[in-house]
Amino acid sequence: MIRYLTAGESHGPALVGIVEGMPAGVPVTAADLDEHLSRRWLGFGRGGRAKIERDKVSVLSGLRFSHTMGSPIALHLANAAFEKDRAGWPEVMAAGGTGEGVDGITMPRPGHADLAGAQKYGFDRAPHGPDVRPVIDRSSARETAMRVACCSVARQMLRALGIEVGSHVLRIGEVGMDDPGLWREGRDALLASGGARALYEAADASETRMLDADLTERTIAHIKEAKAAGDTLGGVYEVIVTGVPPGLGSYVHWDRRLDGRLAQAILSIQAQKAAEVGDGWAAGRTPGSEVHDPISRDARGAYRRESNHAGGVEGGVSNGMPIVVRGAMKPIPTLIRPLASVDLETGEAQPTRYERSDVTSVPAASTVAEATVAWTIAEALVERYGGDTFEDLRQRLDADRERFGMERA
Ligand SMILES: Cc1cc2nc3c(=O)[nH]c(=O)nc-3n(C[C@H](O)[C@H](O)[C@H](O)COP(=O)(O)O)c2cc1C
Ligand SMILES: C=C(O[C@@H]1CC(C(=O)O)=C[C@@H](OP(=O)(O)O)[C@H]1O)C(=O)O
Repeated sequence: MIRYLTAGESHGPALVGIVEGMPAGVPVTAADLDEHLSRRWLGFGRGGRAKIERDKVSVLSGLRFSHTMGSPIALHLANAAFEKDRAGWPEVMAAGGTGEGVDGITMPRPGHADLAGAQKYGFDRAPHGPDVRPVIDRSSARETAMRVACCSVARQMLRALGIEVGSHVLRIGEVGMDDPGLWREGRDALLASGGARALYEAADASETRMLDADLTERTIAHIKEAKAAGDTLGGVYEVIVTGVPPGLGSYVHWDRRLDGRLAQAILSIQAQKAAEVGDGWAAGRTPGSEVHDPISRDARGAYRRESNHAGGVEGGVSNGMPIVVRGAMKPIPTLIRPLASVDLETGEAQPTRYERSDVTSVPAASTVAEATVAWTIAEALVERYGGDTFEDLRQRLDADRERFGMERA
């Protein structure tokens, strides 16, 4: 079993993470994790925080000579905002003291965790409130930085086994594509040339992580318009995993189904409100003859599919085709244009106040989703092939690949 935990507040001193259960001998360096941390800052539409943070992870334990040792991997990521930012004044987020003289934030934002979180943990009333700051600080997607770092350890293991994860953005607000027929050919050409790594590298070249230059331009204009109107935007993206062998996950219990676990990987990320595997929602309005992927056998006796409407999962089990998962993100809840709310201090109706915020974070969310999907695949892989050492795991996977007529890593 592999698992990870993160801790840390957005405007506190740092984020920390522990990754546990990785086999010994996986090649990984801090620079590998930093690559994905800097990709998480990609994308037009991010706010002022992007100018402050320069995420570089410190590895405190668990690696030796650029390989895992089987022991817990402890990671540390400083929040530059703690020192450099109004919101992150050390005295505001101090672990000790009484908090006397620190103003509370008492206007909950609709769509953020502020009110529900304050009600849950009692920050809507004395003695610890009203002040939604503790909710803001832990519910914030700042946490996804450490999540990306932790999941990228697993992602490096997948890479060493020839399994790549990539993503691209399909829609931001009103600009985008809904019919997979519009991007399938371009995407599949990239996957054929260099797996899902080629897909994410191509997407990274666009300011909105889209594969189409014209769409990128129109989307940037749309984001600018939304910003000028004091509004925010959500969107849709697609995550693909290539090189996955058949047999990950299972149909025997609800919680072992790979498709259910992939949906959780998406919905576990802040502001993600829908996930679909393969054709997803479209499968609900299409006849079976056009949805199910016919089975054939090639000259080597390996089973093949000409189409992949299933998104690489049948019966909760990977079937050897690329895994395809899409996620939908809601618009950012902090808007320049005020929304109706109620002051927790006075009980009076008040419009929300704006500080600083992203206009859209869909490109960033797509890179976080790569990370969480990578983790889910790695978890299912370790379940199937086990092993305390990377080499044992690799040999067992290669034996399966041989059996299924797949290329070895
Ligand atoms: C990468 C990323 C960046 C985000 N940036 C902001 C932001 O700048 N301002 C904001 O209000 N919400 C932002 N969010 C969304 C909130 O974190 C999210 O809406 C909030 O935690 C409430 O959770 P929920 O939307 O899942 O209900 C961001 C989310 C992600 C994934
Ligand atoms: C810090 C990050 O994203 C933050 C997520 C976030 C939220 O409410 O989720 C709010 C913003 O934080 P701040 O209020 O400090 O500007 C984003 O910048 C990050 O992605 O590393």
